[in-house]
Amino acid sequence: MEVTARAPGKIILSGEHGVVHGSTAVASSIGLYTSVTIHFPSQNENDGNLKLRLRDLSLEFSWSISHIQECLKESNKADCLKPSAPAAYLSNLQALVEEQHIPEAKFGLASGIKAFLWLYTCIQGYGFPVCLLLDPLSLILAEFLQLVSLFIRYKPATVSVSSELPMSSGLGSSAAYCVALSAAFLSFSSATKLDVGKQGWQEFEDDELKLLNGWAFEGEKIIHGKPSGIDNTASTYGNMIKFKSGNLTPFTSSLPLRMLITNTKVGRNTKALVAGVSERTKRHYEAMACVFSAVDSISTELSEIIKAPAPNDIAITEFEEKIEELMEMNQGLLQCMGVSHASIETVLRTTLKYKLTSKLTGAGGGGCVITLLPTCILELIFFIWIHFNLYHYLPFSLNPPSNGEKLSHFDR
Ligand SMILES: Nc1ncnc2c1ncn2[C@@H]1O[C@H](COP(=O)(O)OP(=O)(O)OP(=O)(O)O)[C@@H](O)[C@H]1O
Ligand SMILES: C[C@@](O)(CCO)CC(=O)[O-]
Ligand SMILES: [Mg+2]
Repeated sequence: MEVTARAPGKIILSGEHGVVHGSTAVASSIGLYTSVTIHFPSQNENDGNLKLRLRDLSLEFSWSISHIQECLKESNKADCLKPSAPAAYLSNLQALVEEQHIPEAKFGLASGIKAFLWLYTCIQGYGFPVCLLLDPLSLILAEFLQLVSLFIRYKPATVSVSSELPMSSGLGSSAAYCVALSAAFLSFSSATKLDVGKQGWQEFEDDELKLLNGWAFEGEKIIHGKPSGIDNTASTYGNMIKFKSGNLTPFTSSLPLRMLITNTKVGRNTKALVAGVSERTKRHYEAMACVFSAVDSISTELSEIIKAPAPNDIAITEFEEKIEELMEMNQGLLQCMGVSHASIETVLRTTLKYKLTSKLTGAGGGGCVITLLPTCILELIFFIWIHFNLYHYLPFSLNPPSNGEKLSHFDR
C-alpha cells in the first residue's frame, strides 16, 4: 500500500521577515516540488521498522517501531492535539534523532528529521486537526483520547523523500517538505476526511487544505522556531497569495510575471535569520516598527498592482517599473533588517548593470535572489548568455499553474 504526495516551493515577492512581525507579504508557489512516498509493507516485507529515506542525499534513517513506542511511552500522546508541540514530547523525539548518525556537514537535517517524527507519530496516532483542543467541548474528548492513546500502535512504514528544491536556499524547501509529509500521512489517517480513493493527482476542498496546512505549520515550527506560516500556506494553496497575521488572500496576476531565480549557493538557516531580526527588533523597537510598517505598505501596494486589470502594451513598461521600484524598496528594508549578504549584493550589482531589478527571496543571508525579467526579450537573452556560468538558474513563470499542478496532490 503506497501513496505519493508532492508540494511546491515558493518565492516571496515582498514582505519576508516583516510577515513574522505582522506585516503583509506576497508570495507565489513555483513549479519545483518535493515528493513524499509512504509505503506500508505487506506482511512478508514487514521488518517492524519506520524508515526515512532522503533520496537526494542518499541517506536513510531507521527506528524500530517498538523502540519509538518505548521512547514515547512517558509522553502524553494527547499532546499531539495541542496547537504547538510540547517540550516534553519534543525532547523524547530529540533523543530518537540523536541516536541516528547524521553526517556533521548535514547537521541542519536534525530539525527536519524531528519534524518528520512529530508528524508521523501524531498523524498516525490521531490525525485530528491540531486546533481541535481550542474548542472547549473537545476538552472532554481529550480525556478520552488520553485513555485511547495507551492503545495506539504506530505502523511500520518506509517514507521516501525527493526534491527539486535546493535545501536551505529561500525557496521554501522546509515548507514543501512539511506539506508533502503531512499530506501523505493524512491520506492514511482514518480520522481525517482526505479522500484519496480516486486515481491520479487530485485537488482538495478548503476544509481539507486547512487541515493539511495546520499540520504542515506544526512541522515548520519545529524546523523554524517562529514561522509566520506564509511558506506552508503558499505550498498548500498554490498560486499567488497575500498573507498577513495568519490570514490568506489568494489572488492571481493579470499578466504573466517572469522572474529569474539565482541561487547564490551560500547556505543559511531560516531559524537563525528570523531570530536575528527579532533580536534587532528588541534592540531598536521604534525604528524596526517603522521598517515593518513600510514593508506592509509595499506588499499591499504590490498585490494591488499585480491583480489590477491587465495593462495595454504601452502601459506594460509602467506596470513592470512599478513592480521593480517596490522590489528595490523592499530589498533596502531587508538590508535594514540585516538579512542581506555579500553574495546577494553581488547579484544585485550584476543585474543592475543590465538595468534589471532584484531582491533576495525567503530568509536571505545567502540563498536565492529573484530578478524581474521585463518583456524586453533581447535583454533577457543577453543576461542569461553573460552569466550562465556564474550562477545556477531555476527559471519559472508566475502564470497561475494549470489545474493539474495547483497544490499538493496525492497519487495512490
Ligand atoms: N527534502 C528534504 N529532506 C529533509 N529535510 C528537509 C528537506 N527539505 C527541507 N528540509 C529541512 O528543512 C531545513 C531547511 O529549511 P530552511 O527553512 O532553513 O530553508 P528553506 O525552507 O529552504 O528556505 P526559506 O525558509 O527561507 O524559504 C533543512 O535543514 C532540513 O531540516
Ligand atoms: C523569513 C520568513 O519571513 C520567510 C521565509 O521564507 C520566515 C517566515 O515568514 O516564516
Ligand atoms: Mg523554510
